[in-house]
Amino acid sequence: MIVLNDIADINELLVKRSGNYSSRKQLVYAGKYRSQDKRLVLLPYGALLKRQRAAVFQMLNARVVGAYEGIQERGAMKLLSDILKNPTRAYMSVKWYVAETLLTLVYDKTFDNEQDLRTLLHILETFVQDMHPAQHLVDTLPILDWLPEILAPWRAEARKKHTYEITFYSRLLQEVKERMNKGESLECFASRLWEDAEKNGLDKISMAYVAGSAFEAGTDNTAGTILWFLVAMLHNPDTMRKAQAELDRVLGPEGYIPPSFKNLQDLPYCVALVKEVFRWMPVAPVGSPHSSLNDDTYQGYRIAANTTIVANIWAVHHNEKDYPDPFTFRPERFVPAVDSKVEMEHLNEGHYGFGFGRRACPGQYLASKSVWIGIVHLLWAFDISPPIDEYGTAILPDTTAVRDGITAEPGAFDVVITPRSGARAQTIISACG
Ligand code: HEM
Repeated sequence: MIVLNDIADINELLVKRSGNYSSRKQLVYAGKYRSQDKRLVLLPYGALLKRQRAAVFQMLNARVVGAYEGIQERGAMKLLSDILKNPTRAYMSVKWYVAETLLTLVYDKTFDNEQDLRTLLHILETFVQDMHPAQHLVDTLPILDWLPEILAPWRAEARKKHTYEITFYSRLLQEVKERMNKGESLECFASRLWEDAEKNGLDKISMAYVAGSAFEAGTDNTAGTILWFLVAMLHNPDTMRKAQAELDRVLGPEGYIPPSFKNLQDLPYCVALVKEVFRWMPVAPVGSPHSSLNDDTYQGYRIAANTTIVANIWAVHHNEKDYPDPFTFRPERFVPAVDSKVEMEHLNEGHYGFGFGRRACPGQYLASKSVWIGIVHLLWAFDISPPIDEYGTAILPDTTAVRDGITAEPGAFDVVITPRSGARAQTIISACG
């Protein structure tokens, strides 16, 4: 295994030579049996990967994600309403916001049926566990895959999980097809997948996984980033106030007009703040390991075929040379020159949280917009502060504590969230009931 800590090496190998460094090591349990070699995130480099990524790209590239802004704005408003009703359950409200927004985007559906959310989260949770290379012995010793069925009960277990999830994902996809057949006009990934089915050349299982993958790959990462934003605000109240002052200048101090995407160009500090969250605490600190296809040489070293390459995003983001004082949360490092125009795409520039080359996150434009609109809504509506102990001292979260799992979410923390004004609370209630 090679771990790359320097952006110049990452750019040379994973970006410039991406034809050779864009595969994934096969996971026997999660890839071969549980996903029947059809789940995008685990696919080796080849024709199926290219077809699946092309299908996702059509639905998620920087130009088309504009169509989803209404859904994202309504989702962000609902996030505020949930927190207003249950201020102590911010963690769950953030998770719910991300999961429901993605479900609407992917299947044009909300979680009226709570069972669907539970099933989706269950699939996600068990898949994340199965993806861990140390979870199943066969992924450390692939020779165990030669054992007969009777000595390898894990194989039947993995196939059972496949049947469970593919039945579920296929039902969600099929429901969209039936609504289209009835003449409903839908604007979601699944309807686009059906419309482009022939052009995409994907079978039904691949289509079901492509749609499901968007939900799987997007939920924890997006939610984790917003949770780190809350942690950043607890430690940096001056930064919070500076962003709120910018919002008030643009939207008026009264609190009757919530932010929207059309305000982005007038909110450069809020854009810089979101970029700094991506940099300060990348939720995928080592991305997803890439694997090489052929032997190669680099700076006098031989890199054999099938070598695992890890891009250490954390090290790149905390390199003193590129980001002075890297452990300090300081949006100012990303504030553009006064006369330069801020664009949506800037959210994804200047940091590397979405990975590299031909495996870079295909959901990044949607993700950064969900994070941005969620964060500016929270800043517009609420003051975010730490609880105070009996001696009057603020109880601040430990920024080195991280939850277990592939996504680096902050460890459990308490936060006090209060409306900035009665008018803001009223605006939220009027919008969401
Ligand atoms: C803040 C949120 C997100 C972050 C930080 C993030 C980050 C990443 C990273 C680091 C990778 C691995 C890249 C590599 O291998 O070099 C990845 C892969 C992926 N992401 Fe995201 N992601 C986010 C949200 C999303 C969303 C919302 C979607 C879909 C709607 C999505 C879909 C995917 C898919 C399908 C892959 C696998 C790509 C492949 O293996 O070719 N992600 N993401």
